[in-house]
Amino acid sequence: MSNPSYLIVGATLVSGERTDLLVQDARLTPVAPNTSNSNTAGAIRIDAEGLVALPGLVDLHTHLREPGFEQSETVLTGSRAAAAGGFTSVFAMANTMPVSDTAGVVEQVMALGDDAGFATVRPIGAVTVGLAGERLSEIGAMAHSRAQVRVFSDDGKCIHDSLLMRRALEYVKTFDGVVAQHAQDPRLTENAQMNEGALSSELGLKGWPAVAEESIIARDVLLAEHVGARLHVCHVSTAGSVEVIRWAKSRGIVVTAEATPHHLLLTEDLVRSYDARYKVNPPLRRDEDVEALRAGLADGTIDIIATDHAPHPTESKESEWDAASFGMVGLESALSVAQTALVDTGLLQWADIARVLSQKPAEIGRLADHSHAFEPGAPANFTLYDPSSSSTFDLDRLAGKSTNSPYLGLTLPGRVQYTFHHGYPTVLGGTVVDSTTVAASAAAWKAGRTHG
Ligand SMILES: NC(=O)N[C@@H](CC(=O)O)C(=O)O
Ligand SMILES: [Zn+2]
Ligand SMILES: [Zn+2]
Repeated sequence: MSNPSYLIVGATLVSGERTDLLVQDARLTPVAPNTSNSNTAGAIRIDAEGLVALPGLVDLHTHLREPGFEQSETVLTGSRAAAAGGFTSVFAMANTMPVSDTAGVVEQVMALGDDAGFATVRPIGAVTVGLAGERLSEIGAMAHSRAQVRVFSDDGKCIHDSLLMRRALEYVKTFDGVVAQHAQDPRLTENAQMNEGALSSELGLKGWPAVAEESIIARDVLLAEHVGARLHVCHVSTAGSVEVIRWAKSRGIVVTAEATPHHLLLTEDLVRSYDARYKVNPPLRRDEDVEALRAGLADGTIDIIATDHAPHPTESKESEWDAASFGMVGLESALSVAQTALVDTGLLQWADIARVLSQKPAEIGRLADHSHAFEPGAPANFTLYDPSSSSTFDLDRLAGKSTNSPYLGLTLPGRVQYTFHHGYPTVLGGTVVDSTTVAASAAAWKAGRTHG
């Protein structure tokens, strides 16, 4: 059984050009508007008037929580949240239980993603055994497993030991992998609760100083230069970090960096509410930092936007600030936040959004079979987004298991109307397709790929 064909009518590409798109056998073909032929005849028609066609978004930094923390998220619910946000690929962070530090666990995560079918799930491997920061994990075994891991990270924890960081960079270099660092000096941030500054003193919360991030990034870019390996910096949050990365790039160091939607929009002032939905690692910073991150994205110092989607159960967010967990969900809101922070402010165009949320993250993660161009025969992974609408971001926009979104109740622009993964819909008319249907479509796609 193969999946049905679709004819998307009147979509607008990021270039501003209008086109129809024929989706057939998991591939897409742009067709000139109003040309019907024998191929388009049996296709299901979708009216895409006013919708921007973006290549399937790629998130280099997602916490799917499975195995081990299924009360917060599973591979299925997290990839469903991804689809709701216009994503067709996600890289799953390794801080699961057991930790994704062996070939067995990464292959399990990948297989769960394949079966669910909402998005391509590429596991990230832990750099150190159990994220303990003491000895290197089976990096080679994960790289050469069926999951073909290319991104390695101890995210949640910083690889603090300089020698281990050096060895990790040397190791991933042998297969063109990358180390994604969570830059946080542990000694400078013991018990830290929010950005360090006047506000943390006023609120009586222990501060997380900018230098704790910047000093690790400075060390790591020098190590990356020394080794000649690829370094990626997770969730850059301070103006000083942008400066360090700009300097490193000007020196020819091969470093890439991400900013999260929340660090591009929100500031530490929200902590005044003591609402733990705003508690995140690294913490929300100052206006100047938000400005510097936006400018860094605009000039290419920051390469990509990555969500750091970090689901947590309600209990762990309803406790008092000090006891609450760090992290916020971000997949479903990413495009709307990017629009409000970057497009509506005139800093980025839709073509730039396609670059920072699809092309570049796919390149950094060495995602196979990815195309960000709408060219004949490209894999049919794309999303159709309505930038002209504006609405209250409420619970029905969330498609994952957890509701720790900082945007609930805010008015945000835009809405994902359709997402296609491997040529079948995961979001149709603004509604996420049910899991059983998506799993069946994924199975049909897989069968077509093996036999067709
Ligand atoms: N960002 C967070 O605040 N939390 C992440 C870990 C991380 O990304 O460092 C989590 O796993 O919950
Ligand atoms: Zn992190
Ligand atoms: Zn993270």
